[in-house]
Amino acid sequence: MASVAAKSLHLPAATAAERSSLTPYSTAASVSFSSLRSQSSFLGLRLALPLKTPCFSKRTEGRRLRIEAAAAARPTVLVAEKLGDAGLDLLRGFANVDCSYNLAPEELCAKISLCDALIVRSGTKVTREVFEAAKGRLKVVGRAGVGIDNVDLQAATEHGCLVVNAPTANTVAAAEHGIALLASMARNVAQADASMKAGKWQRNKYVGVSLVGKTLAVMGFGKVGSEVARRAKGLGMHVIAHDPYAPADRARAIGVELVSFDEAISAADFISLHMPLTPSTAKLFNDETFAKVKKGVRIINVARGGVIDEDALVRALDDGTVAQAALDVFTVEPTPKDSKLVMHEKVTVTPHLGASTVEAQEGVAIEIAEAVIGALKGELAATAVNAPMVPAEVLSELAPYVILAEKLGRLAVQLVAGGSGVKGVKVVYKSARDPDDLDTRILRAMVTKGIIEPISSVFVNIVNADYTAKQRGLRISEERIFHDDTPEIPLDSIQVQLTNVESKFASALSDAGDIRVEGRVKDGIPHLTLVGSFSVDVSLEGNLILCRQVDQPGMIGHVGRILGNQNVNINFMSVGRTAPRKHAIMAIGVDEEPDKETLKQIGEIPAIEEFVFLGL
Ligand SMILES: NC(=O)C1=CN([C@@H]2O[C@H](COP(=O)(O)OP(=O)(O)OC[C@H]3O[C@@H](n4cnc5c(N)ncnc54)[C@H](O)[C@@H]3O)[C@@H](O)[C@H]2O)C=CC1
Ligand SMILES: O=C(O)C(=O)COP(=O)(O)O
Repeated sequence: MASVAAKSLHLPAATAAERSSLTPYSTAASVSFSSLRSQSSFLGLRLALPLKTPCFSKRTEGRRLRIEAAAAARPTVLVAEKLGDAGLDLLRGFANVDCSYNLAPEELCAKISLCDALIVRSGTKVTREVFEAAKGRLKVVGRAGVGIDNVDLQAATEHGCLVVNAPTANTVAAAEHGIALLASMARNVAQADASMKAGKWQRNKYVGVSLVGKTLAVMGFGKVGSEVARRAKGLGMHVIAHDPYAPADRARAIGVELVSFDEAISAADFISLHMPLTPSTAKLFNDETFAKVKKGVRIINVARGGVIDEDALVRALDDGTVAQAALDVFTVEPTPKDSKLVMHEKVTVTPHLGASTVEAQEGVAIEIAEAVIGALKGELAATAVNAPMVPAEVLSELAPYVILAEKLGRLAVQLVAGGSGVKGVKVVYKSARDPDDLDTRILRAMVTKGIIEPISSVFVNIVNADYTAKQRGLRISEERIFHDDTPEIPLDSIQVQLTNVESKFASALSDAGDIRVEGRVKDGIPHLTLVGSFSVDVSLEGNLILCRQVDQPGMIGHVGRILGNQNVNINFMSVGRTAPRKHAIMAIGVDEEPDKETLKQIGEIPAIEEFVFLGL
């Protein structure tokens, strides 16, 4: 038997109480399962915010305090570009809303550390500097529209900031604008209008081209592209499309043939652009591309200016390769005063008006307000751009497993002996579900959160979990084990293994030498069911004391008495043993954190070989 002197007392690096005084985030340990979806655990939000003190007279002091208390519990949302009233009303019902339009980059950076959410359209660059200036307070950026190329997504992810957009409400507006540009370009509407207003009557100069029977190539067959295609078919055009990722059956349903990039641009009389601006689409239309188009092609762009090399387009217009262009979007917006493209006589321009209809702006405002409010409440948004999109029903089913996953990570890492450094993590899910039926990204993120947070000052959430793990050189692998006993529940168990580490609680090591903890959800409550190779059963609430002892009568009473004397309430106790009267592991769930003297007394019980206190 190990002597008392050989036993060491292990406390977590920082207690839960210490940690919560250090962190501006709530930890999932303080989040009850039943309230999980309305809690801020996924994004680690803190909704109690500082408030400027307004001036009130003494008589209104009580009211002022009540108003302050209510306002202080509300998050602050900075709306940096014009947003529809319906969206603003929704936001005001939930948050303090600061509408400050046309902020210079420095002004935005100065304000942002006072804001929990930022809402922008395409006119605001949300750069890395903005996320850095936010000092951890900014939890969500809402893009009131589709394109998120003005938001530095990498920086957002690194800072654990969720980015949501409003992907559907302006689709029709953008498609209608594309058709408006197509038709007005073909009939020189803008040029003829300007000419008449200059006092001229030039009927011969503005002879147009017909649309019927012409081939339109839709580049990017997503939401806007397919609506443009539908409308162009109604105008009697022959529509083809290029989109490497679009399903062929969707194209077939609209009567559109999907073709290769080169086929599309060489066959088209009109080319309409509808792909996002990404590193692979930037300047996709360049000198080389224009060399392959049908001479005299007409180009419409309501997607993003950066998809076209604008200098190359000017050259193609000058030499007649491109007959006309109609552009709503530009590489630099607002466009420089001397832009050759804007001033070109063969070019029709609008100042990024694709989404600017009354209807679309109301729709977008509501869509983004709902997404931002949901995110501030800690729900996973369906339109998250930099985090897994988990449908609400899946989320509610996974909720207790989310807590279990974090607690297992938190437990496992506290069992590591100082200095051994965690590198390899394996998460094993036992489930009766098909792999396609069980999205484990959120569980993996929560295991990561549980492992990293107790040993660092980094705050991990669903947005930055994978990134943070990678940064810290943590290799997380996942394994699925099919277990057909319980098809009605998503998971039978989750096991977390830390490979190639030493443990300060040797009994937590499996036969393979890994720290191993496993848990299950029972009646909605996460339970610890395995430590190393010992089966236990203790609900993962409060804190945990694990002891290995020589199995003998009276041990439970002995430990219980020491804790009871110090007024530490035991909420759960379980003993797992290898064989009667050999070794046993006692897992004791305690509501309070015992002081060091109490833990020392437990350690001094002769039959106890090793023990560890773990904060959950
Ligand atoms: N001018 C304006 O005011 C507006 C502009 N937009 C822009 O329109 C574009 C499309 O928006 P949505 O249709 O809502 O997006 P979406 O995501 O539904 O569709 C984009 C499509 O482009 C495809 N794509 C990606 N890379 C491609 C490539 N290399 N070649 C061909 N296709 C490619 C994707 O597979 C996807 O089907 C975006 O850039 C968006 O920002 C959207 C709304 C308003
Ligand atoms: O939704 C988009 O992608 C748009 O380009 C619309 O931009 P806006 O919101 O009008 O600045």
